[in-house]
Amino acid sequence: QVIYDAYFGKPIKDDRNKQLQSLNLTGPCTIKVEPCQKEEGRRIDGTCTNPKYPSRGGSPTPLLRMRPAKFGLGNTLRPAMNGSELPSSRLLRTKILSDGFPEDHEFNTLATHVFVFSTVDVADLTVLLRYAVVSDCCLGNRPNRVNPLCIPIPVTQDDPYLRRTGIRCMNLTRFSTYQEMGCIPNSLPAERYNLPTPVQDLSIVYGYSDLRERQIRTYQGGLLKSEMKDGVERPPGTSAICINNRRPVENACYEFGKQLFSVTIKCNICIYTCLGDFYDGNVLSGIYLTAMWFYREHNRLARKLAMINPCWDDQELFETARKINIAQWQYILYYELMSDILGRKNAIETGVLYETNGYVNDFDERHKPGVYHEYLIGTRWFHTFQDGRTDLYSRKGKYLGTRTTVDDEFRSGILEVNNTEADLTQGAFRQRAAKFDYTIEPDLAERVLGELQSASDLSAIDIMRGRDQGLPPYNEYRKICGMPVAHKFKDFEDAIYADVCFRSFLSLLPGRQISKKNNDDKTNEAYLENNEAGTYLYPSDVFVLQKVEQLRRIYDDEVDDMELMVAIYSERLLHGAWVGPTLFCIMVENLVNWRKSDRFFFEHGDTHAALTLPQLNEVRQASMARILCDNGDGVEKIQPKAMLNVSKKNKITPCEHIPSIDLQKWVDPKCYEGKKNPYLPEDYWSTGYNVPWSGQLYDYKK
Ligand code: HEM
Repeated sequence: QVIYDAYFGKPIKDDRNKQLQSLNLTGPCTIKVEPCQKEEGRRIDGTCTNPKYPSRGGSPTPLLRMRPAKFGLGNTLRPAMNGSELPSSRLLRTKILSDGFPEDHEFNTLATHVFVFSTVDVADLTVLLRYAVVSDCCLGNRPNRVNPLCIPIPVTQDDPYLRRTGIRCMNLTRFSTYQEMGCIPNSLPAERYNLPTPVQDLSIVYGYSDLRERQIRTYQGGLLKSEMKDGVERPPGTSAICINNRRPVENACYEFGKQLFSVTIKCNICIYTCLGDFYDGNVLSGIYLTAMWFYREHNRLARKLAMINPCWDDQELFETARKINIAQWQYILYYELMSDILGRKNAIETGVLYETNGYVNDFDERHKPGVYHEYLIGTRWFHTFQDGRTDLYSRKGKYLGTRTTVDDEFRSGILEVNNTEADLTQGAFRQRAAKFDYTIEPDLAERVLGELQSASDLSAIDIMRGRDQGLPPYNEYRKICGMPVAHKFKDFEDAIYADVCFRSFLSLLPGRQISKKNNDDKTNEAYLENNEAGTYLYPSDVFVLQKVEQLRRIYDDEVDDMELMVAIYSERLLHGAWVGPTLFCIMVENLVNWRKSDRFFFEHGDTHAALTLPQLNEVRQASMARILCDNGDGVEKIQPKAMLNVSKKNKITPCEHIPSIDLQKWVDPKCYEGKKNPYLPEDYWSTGYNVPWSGQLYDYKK
């Protein structure tokens, strides 16, 4: 076993080890790594994801950066170029995004559930517990400038929504850092301390430590612990984190994989870290539904594999079920969700996706496993895509009612009451998502922490987080993303709407069609496709009137003060994609890195743990529709493209017609020596099913 320094990613030297030991910091600041083996599969704790950087991919791994960090003195938030504080993020938010409810014509709520689940797989939201419940960052309704952990958001007197309330400050605290844990000095740039494994490996389901693995496994038949109630399987409901459960009616709170973080750390500065990270699966309804489906899917796979391969022991069943589950999760994330969000053609051109029925051997040991700071900030853009309401539907598609999303935070106890899980599941694929646009749902914009805070604005927080994580100005990202560096605000107009008055005005004129000639962007195309010309005024259009000019005024004409997140919330959508050019560039960088840095990525064929080619092509049959058919409470029918709205081309179909993975490709001949195997196809031995990769198959390289 080698002890690695968690921050530096190098084996730890004796003197450093002694120093950490004397301060009782070995737990939070180091990662113990068993030597990486050629023959092994993906470890629960994420180590050896890339043997060149054995500790990277473990917990905790520092986030990656596309550009060096920029902080103020002593790691305070970056000041404006003139030395003052950057403008209020609430003021910025209210100038670039308006509150509103437009619905998306393409995606439904399930897409938002799956997306947010993918986020929580790689990032913990422990930071929430620091300010969401109690905080002193707005003492006396004024920003607390004394406590260095506080980064409150000032609210101006003329705030369009809060002016009547008297609220002039919103609570917010900084992320916890390696510095705060005592691992590195403050002379290094502040680095966020992030607990989950930073690759897409379903750590919400399986956890990311051996300790948690031991807690959640039954060690029989490869199964995870579960309980059956009214014929529905769920993880044990004994977690304590569901502070919003309305007891005694709503009692369950699920023991998903994320571990109880129990190392000894400096509890005087952070109770929340001592409490642990076991709650992530219970944070939001989208997360706890999706976690439930993939948790059940593990057990479904393990049971089927046990039937197919009766000689397999618990370990083999567990590992194989986990491998298939993660493989299909990665497939769904890349080939179903990201393909639609980035545009399939765009994603293929940039190496995110491949069109092949062979392996894609693009593992490159030079790539460090990790998630980019810019990705975790930038993909907050999808908060515009999130509806503030979650609808309940019956199995027959009858609308039954609506729940308020923010009031269901930390409240997975709702699932077992009044058939709510089944009704929310139906709602997930029947309810439209909110539109990708410049509006944000009022609940997310004004009260994202529900009853826990009197006012909280998610997009304003998103902008603050860019500062908290030390992101440099937007201009630096324009440069690396192939856009010209701006010298004056007007130069931003190549990516951000300058003045949309013309467009809105035209749409008001009865019978007028907006000219196709002038519509070079997706939003306008969507207008033409989805709205009858002349009947619909898109609320944000009026609002974003002269957006660049608004920004110029707020930033005092200083182009290098303009922030990445503000730009991402303002940029025009890229052709064929649902993100602007800068976020596209960031997402591509991150998604490509995830596949290149992870030797176990499902499409790689050059490791011992790789899927066989027939198995890989089975995984390519996976879909969210199938996951819901197999694991959704009461799902018997669904549209094949489950994350897209029901339409003529995407009709609700009985589950029997939704393709599924044929597990016969996992039949193990050793269970059938000398016996007839009911699962083996007739041509099993002649066609070479189940033959591991020999290095001779199609090796797809760009
Ligand atoms: C499309 C769905 C969503 C996506 C893709 C998404 C994405 C993200 C991302 C990337 C983060 C940053 C995570 C981190 O750095 O640790 C985040 C944070 C957060 N999100 Fe979302 N989110 C979604 C839906 C929601 C919903 C429905 C809510 C609440 C009702 C919500 C509330 C929050 C909160 C409170 C934070 C943390 C704020 C902070 O930094 O203090 N998100 N989200």
